[in-house]
Amino acid sequence: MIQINNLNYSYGQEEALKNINLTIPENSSYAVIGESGCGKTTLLYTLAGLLHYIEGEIIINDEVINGVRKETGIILQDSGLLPWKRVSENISLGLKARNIDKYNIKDIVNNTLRELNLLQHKNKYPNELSGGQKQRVAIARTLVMDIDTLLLDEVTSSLDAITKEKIQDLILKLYHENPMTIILVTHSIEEAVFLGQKIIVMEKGSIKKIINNPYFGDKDIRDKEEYYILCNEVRKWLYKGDNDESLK
Ligand SMILES: Nc1ncnc2c1ncn2[C@@H]1O[C@H](COP(=O)(O)OP(=O)(O)OP(=O)(O)O)[C@@H](O)[C@H]1O
Repeated sequence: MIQINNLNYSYGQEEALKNINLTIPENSSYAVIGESGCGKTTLLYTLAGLLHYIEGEIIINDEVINGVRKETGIILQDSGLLPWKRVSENISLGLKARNIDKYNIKDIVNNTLRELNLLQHKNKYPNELSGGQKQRVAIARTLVMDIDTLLLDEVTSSLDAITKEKIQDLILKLYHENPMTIILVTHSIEEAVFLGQKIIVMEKGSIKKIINNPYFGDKDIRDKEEYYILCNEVRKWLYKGDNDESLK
């Protein structure tokens, strides 16, 4: 479980997060959406333990966060792969740093490559891969680390529409197969509704609304009308002000 208590964060004079309070149950998937500059990435980075001097408290599975936690994985928009390492080496890097036996590493890496349909690319360098393949490698690299919490920051935003949906499908499949808590920052309403059990709408550093998504987990939801109704609900909260009577 993730517990965020009275969280504030400022970059100098710039208040990026204002009194965030949130409880995220274990093995749930939350999407965070909101206009540019509203504090989504800052929230994700505080959860990752990447920002210091936070005000308030973040507790993940009974551990107060004051630095990077090894059971938390983070994937960013640009995949962050090391260009001079082959796919398999990029994936095994973190395992080596944990002094895991090299035969075990080979097995873990090969199994994960197979699971993510990447075996045929294992000897390639990142610049020989498409954007979607790079993100699959980034996901593989994080998954092998035996994490319980996965933070995703706009991981599909640079991909074309078809690849975007394939990566979203993959994330949902992995979530079903490997229970973990997912927090996903996105600019895409459709992605938030596909991958978020709850959709957190942020505005100016605060949580404006939490929308429940009863359809979460249905891989065919994009074909259904309810999906578009929920997308419109999220859209309304994104674009309309708190004072709008229609939203109360
Ligand atoms: N390193 C920094 N130094 C100073 N101010 C920053 C820094 N990073 C972010 N900010 C400011 O903090 C606020 C929140 O930024 P943040 O990146 O968290 O927003 P965001 O919602 O993720 O935006 P986007 O959707 O554009 O990525 C913004 O006003 C931004 O200008």
